[in-house]
Amino acid sequence: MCEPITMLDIFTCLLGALFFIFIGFRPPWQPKKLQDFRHKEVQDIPGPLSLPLIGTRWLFTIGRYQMSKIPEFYKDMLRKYGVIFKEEALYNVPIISVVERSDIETVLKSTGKWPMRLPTAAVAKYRKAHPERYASTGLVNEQGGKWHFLRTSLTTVLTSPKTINDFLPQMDEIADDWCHLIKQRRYRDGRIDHLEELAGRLGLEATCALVLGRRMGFLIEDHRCEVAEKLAQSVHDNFVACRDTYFGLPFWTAFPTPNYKKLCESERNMYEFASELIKTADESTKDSAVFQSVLGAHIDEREKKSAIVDFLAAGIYTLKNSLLFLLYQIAMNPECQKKILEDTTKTYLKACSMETFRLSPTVHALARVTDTDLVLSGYKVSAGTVVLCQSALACQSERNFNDAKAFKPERWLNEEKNQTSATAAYLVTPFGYGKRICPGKRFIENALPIVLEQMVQKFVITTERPLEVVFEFLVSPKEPISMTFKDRT
Ligand code: HEM
Repeated sequence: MCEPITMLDIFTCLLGALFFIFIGFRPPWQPKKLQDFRHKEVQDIPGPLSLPLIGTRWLFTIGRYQMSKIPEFYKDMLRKYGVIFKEEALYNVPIISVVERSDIETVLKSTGKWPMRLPTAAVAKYRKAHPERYASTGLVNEQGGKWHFLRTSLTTVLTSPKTINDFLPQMDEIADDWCHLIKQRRYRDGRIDHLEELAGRLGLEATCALVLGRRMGFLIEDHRCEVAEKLAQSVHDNFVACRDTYFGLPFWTAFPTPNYKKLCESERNMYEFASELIKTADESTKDSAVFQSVLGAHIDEREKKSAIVDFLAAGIYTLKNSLLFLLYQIAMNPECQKKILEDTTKTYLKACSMETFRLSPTVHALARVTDTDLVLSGYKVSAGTVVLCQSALACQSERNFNDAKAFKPERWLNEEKNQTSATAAYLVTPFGYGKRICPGKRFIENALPIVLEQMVQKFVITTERPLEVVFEFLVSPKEPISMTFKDRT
């Protein structure tokens, strides 16, 4: 005969169950959602409707979002879903976006020995299919030990303070030539209608001077260098094709879609036009620290040329965009021009540049593949998950910066400086963060203030049109850009 169930039996069963829950035991039949009672899982992170196989990529093709307005899409996601949200890429691979400062800090701090940034898959596919040119997918796309090897072999000289300090006198000359070009090109009233064209020429001249070690003459008024123009155009096309293959429907993985063909063409052109420029190397090129360090590296010969191509491609367009954003902020804030002129320490110049990077970074989010299990805004995110640190959104939040949408270089100075720098450490990261940080950072951080100083000394800069932006894998100012440069008397 069975004994009746007593209260003690029930109590013992409950205690047993609690013990198993406490140690994290999970029976196979338990639904996944109940697996972890403390934290919700990646699948619970809110986000737009995801379809089988293609995930949320339909949003940019048949949905209501345009690829040229991706930053707007992320703003919308923040409004709808809050500080953590999820998209899904091909095969429903989740991509988590975080906007909370503490989450961004957690992600950027925990990326391990060899931080992983998701490669641009279409570029990787193209390069793997062309072993005659590429020994790997390149520094920007490689991961793990291979990336580390390329990084240490190729960027030590580019990132060294000596290289950049030695380059500064040349940068001064380049800035002077650019001002001269502006004088020649402006209308009588000082207006320039296509400033983007001139900024592109500066991006080319400065990047080539640093990487190839010689002046190319792109800032001479009537000088036309077809190869350089084509290189700049193919760099632009390459960024746009990366955007379209990345955010569009992923048919290119199965067959060569028009977007994939465009990407292949731009990769081919970039390689060929950059090779043309390298071929014309003269004595001064041989003196270039950056060029020589790449040539002398103990790596596969193919890696050398593709590294030079990648350096040129990475610098030309980013520099152009950042310069245009900076000049726009300065044009909109005439009192900043006065302060630049009054400040003999040059700290105000740098503050203007930092404040522009905070408000208008050309790279709006930093991507990382997590190295360890993390908890982000209460969700358990396991190692190997792709996370986008939405730094541009975080920088525009009042939770992080007072009067966040205003251009206030002063926040980087005086008594506000410490507070701003502490908040900015993981948020104002226009060049990325940690071991994978942009190797061009030191060059750009020094070059931009030099150009700005000369511009403000020579011109009163104004603009009437508000600047719109367009997403071309990088956030770029929408063209044409018109500004007025009147002589400062
Ligand atoms: C305003 C100009 C520039 C901006 C805003 C910029 C921004 C960035 C960002 C955000 C990254 C990703 C870093 C990360 O994931 O942590 C990056 C990577 C990179 N940048 Fe730049 N960059 C600029 C100029 C340059 C220049 C001038 C060069 C070369 C001469 C360059 C070469 C590279 C390379 C090779 C990488 C890949 C690094 C790696 O994965 O190890 N960049 N850049």
